[in-house]
Amino acid sequence: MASIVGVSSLYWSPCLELPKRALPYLSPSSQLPPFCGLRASATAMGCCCSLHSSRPTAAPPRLLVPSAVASPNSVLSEEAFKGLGEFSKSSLDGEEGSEEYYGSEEEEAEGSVVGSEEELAIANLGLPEQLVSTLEKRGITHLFPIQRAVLLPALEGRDLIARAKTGTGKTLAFGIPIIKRLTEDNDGRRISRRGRLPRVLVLAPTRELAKQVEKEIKESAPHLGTVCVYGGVSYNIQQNALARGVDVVVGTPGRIIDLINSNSLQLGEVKYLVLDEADQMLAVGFEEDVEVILEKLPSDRQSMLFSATMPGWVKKLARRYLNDPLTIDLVGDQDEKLAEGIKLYAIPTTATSKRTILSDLVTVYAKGGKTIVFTQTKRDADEVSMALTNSIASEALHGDISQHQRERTLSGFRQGKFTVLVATDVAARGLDIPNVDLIIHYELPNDPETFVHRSGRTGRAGKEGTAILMFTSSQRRTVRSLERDVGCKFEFTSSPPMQEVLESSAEQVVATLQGVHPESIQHFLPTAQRLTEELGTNALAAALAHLSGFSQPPSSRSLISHEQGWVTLQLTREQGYSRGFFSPRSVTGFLSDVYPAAADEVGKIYLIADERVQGAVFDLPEEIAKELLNKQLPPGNTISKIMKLPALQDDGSPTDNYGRFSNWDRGSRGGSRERGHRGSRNWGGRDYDSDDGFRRGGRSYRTGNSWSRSSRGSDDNWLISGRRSGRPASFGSRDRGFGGACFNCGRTGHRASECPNN
Ligand SMILES: Nc1ncnc2c1ncn2[C@@H]1O[C@H](COP(=O)(O)OP(=O)(O)OP(=O)(O)O)[C@@H](O)[C@H]1O
Repeated sequence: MASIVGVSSLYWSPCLELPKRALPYLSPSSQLPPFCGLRASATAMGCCCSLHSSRPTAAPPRLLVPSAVASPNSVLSEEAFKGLGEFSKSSLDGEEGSEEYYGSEEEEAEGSVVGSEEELAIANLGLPEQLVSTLEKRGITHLFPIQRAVLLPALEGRDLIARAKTGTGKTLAFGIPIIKRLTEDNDGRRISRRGRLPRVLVLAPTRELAKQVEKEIKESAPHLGTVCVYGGVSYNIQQNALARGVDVVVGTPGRIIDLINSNSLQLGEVKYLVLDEADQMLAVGFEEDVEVILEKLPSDRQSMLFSATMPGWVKKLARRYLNDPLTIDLVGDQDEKLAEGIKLYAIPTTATSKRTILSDLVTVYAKGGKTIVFTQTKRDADEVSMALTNSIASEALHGDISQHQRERTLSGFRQGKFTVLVATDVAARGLDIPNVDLIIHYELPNDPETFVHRSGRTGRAGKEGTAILMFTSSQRRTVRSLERDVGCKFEFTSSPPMQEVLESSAEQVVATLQGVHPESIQHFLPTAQRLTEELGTNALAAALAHLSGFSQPPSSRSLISHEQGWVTLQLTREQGYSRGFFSPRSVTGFLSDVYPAAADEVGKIYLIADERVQGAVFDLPEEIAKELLNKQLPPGNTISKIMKLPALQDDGSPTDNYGRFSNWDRGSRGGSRERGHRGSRNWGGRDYDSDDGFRRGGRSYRTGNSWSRSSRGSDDNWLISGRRSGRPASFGSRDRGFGGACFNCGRTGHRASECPNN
């Protein structure tokens, strides 16, 4: 352990690690488990907080404050932490009823419990001036909840296990206390002694994350020497940087081991260890390397472990390598695990329609801002990016792309040189790209945790964002499971109608036009005036259409399959005119009577979900649909072209595909909380991307599980009835439980061949 601690006159309770005022934004929780340090739900940034200490509660509670606190230069502002003593004392004295008291609801409403702006102000915390000033320059003036929760115990020298939602500032949560301690050890001076050995080691699972963490520390503390080491690039630069002397080393485990083995990196003076995204180390196969490194560290050190989940290996690490760690959990088991401010949509698609819909989604939901599209495979990332590039500037990011190119791609995306990044899950973890407006899950993630991390690339640092999940009909239940596991709610909607796409495109063009330099405009003014005289507003409309990429009129598109050249029609029948049971079969029968060509060509047919309405929607080729709309219909029947799908009867597969999460710790459902062993995740065949390219060379590792795989190619479950491609209605679901409607009687659960009415 790091040498903590002078003991101040204040009190510390192991059961109450931080007082109510030391935890800004936190409100009381009625259910405090025994020995739980603290459990409260946050009223800002959507946090739930619990702190657990494994220390026994018998010892008289005392507040441990680092010795640094006692010195006038480094003291944490008494003002900022003024609640510490009051709270602990009152708890101990039994005031307000019990130790678990955190203030009444009235107090909370008045804001007296949640901490004031002033208390959170970084300038008031007695942090080194350089640090306050560099943070301020970066717009960081107040602590976020995880930073506030970690600060004090970290300064006390406690080993920590911490968990907070994505984008809530975990890097500075460990960065601020470490920078404070290093700066004070240097007496605030820049030390540039050649050959000095690192005092801080931060381990990150991917190169991108390592670089990002190092950048954040470097920008916050330019007076400290920081070096980032990772694979895929030459050793020389990293070795030279280490030889010059360094305070903080951030890196991926593989390269760190190589540097240790070549004697370029010596860990004998490491006082602070940070394991960032510890569970991801396991997921990318770094567990052995991490343990090798930890064995080489001095035992007299402070360790902080950040992890979204606690699989067995991480627990084992904590037991073996952390000293009496304090757990700070700002997520909790029950709460929504996504940061607030992320609006979630779920949009039904089919394998064939995905790409068409994708660019519409980007146009309508990102409105010209930054989007990250997540695919499962490297090949999909390449292909989707390529297909998008016709209409929207986009680039792919995955493990097969060279490190230099990946860096160029990320930097181009950060700078807004292109607006859509199509990535495999390597980009999901930890990457902090400012102002990403939209996340699209082009394919369902492998597990809820990946969903949280992918989605968490937007809505960062308290901002708003949107995440869209594209799913096929057979994945509907998995989407519901995802809602349960993540504690979130999707708004189920259909892909945007063409009119909305056109309007959004036009708006984006208008925004671009506003950026045109006035001098350039002057050059075009005479032509514009002439055109306006000749064509009126049509001239401007033509320019907007062209710039929006719609020089040709948009071709019609099915609302069901999204295929071009198809339209979706709705048939409704008044109750009194019913010819018996209304089913997909009766729709084809009806079409045969009215216009046989329509019955021959009809695509997918869905019954409308509203029980008060006898109706169905179906797809037809555009020309046939035009003809049909001109036909005389029997009384009581109406056919119209629709722009938006009504709610449709769910024909989803009756099998619950929750097994797809079988490797995922499903806590609330009582399953094992540990991931399955590696062998169970081994797929052959497809180029599912893991962080392989992000790790030390050699090992090949594939992610994925039966969840995504079993759902692949099952889009035919959409099909209730149809003759396109000459297939019977049940074609796609032959090997699974039949979820569609019987072609004969219209009831669900059996095929026409098994129909009892036959
Ligand atoms: N106190 C603060 N005030 C304003 N911005 C902050 C503050 N702390 C951190 N940030 C910014 O918030 C963003 C997210 O921080 P960070 O990347 O550390 O989040 P994270 O919790 O590690 O996210 P993830 O779980 O996705 O890795 C960064 O751009 C960071 O500079």
